[in-house]
Amino acid sequence: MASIHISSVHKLYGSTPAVRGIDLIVENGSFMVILGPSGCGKSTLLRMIAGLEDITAGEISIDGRVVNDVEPARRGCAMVFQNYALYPHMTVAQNIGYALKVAGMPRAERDERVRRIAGTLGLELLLHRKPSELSGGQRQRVAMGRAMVRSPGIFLFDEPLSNLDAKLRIQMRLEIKRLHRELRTTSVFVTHDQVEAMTLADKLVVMNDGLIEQVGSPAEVYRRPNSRFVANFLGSPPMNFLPAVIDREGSACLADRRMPWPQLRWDLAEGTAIEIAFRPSAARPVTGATAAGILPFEAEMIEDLGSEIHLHGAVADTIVAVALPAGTVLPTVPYGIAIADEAVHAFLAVNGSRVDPLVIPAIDTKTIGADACREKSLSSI
Ligand SMILES: Nc1ncnc2c1ncn2[C@@H]1O[C@H](COP(=O)(O)OP(=O)(O)OP(=O)(O)O)[C@@H](O)[C@H]1O
Repeated sequence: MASIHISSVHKLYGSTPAVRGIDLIVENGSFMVILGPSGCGKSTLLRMIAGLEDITAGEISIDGRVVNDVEPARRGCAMVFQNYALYPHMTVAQNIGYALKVAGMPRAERDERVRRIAGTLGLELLLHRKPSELSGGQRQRVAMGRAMVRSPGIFLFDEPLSNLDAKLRIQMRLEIKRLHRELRTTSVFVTHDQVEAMTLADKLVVMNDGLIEQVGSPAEVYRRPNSRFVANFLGSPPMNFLPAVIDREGSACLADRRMPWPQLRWDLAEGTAIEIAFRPSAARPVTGATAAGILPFEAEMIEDLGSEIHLHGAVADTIVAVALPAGTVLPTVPYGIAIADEAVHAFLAVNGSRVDPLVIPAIDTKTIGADACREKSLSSI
């Protein structure tokens, strides 16, 4: 096991910045997931830790030793790639044991180590096969075995599951989680799949445009996104955003001049443009649209996904989505949607940063876990 310290790291490709100043600590034995859209710089960051890319500025240390100029093989990292990168002419056993052979380990000891790792990964019966005779999941397991064989201090995973079909992805994800529980090897896992990120991470890092937007436990990041970008990126259907303006009392006034949450006050100047946001799963249909916390809503489309129901409709000219538990019976009379104070988020229109109300309502944790882990809906984006 080893810790990684990343300070003020920048990467330029020619004059194009890919990573624009990252500070991050990966603690010993932790599983950190870096999540972000395509092109945000997450693979570049991982490759700089591995030593496969030079660092333009800043410093990366592993276990207290600056490794900027240390060659990849001497950093104690093993990397698992998206495309497996297996040697096609070698058997599974040879692929897994190759690094030990190169290191000069005697045959008997090597075979014993390969057998043990193959056992951990359920590959015992496939040791004599070539990669072309394996399924995608089996190949990925061999790639894992090859990374594990030298007992590295750090595992680096670059979207290792993205070539697998949905079912295998889940299986391999659980396997990686089980392996991490057993081995406790410090791991950094790059993905753009939020289900993978939410389920694997001890600590989640959301990146955007070469910068870190937020670091925290998956639940923290999901519950309290600190920017509009993170709020919009995590969750499916995505969060709903309603344009609003701060009134004289500090309350949020929507485009239709309603102030549904009179108890929520922000310490912002009158006229400040904000966006009020809420998760689709935080809204509940209610009849009678006059009480506090209730918005007028008219469903334009209803999607029954089996596991839940999605309503799409408009609130004050903005399209919003509502996610309801399967079997919810919708009112037969006109209805609104209720959003509790504690489910309301707000972001400054000018830069998307989070602004909390003066009194922060308690968060209802019951709704969070269920929503964050709702596999089917999350994986659909
Ligand atoms: N070798 C390279 N030469 C020039 N530009 C590069 C190179 N590698 C990456 N980039 C650019 O750097 C930026 C970050 O790329 P990177 O591969 O790190 O993103 P990513 O978040 O991992 O994306 P993806 O999920 O699509 O792999 C992108 O704009 C990309 O085009």
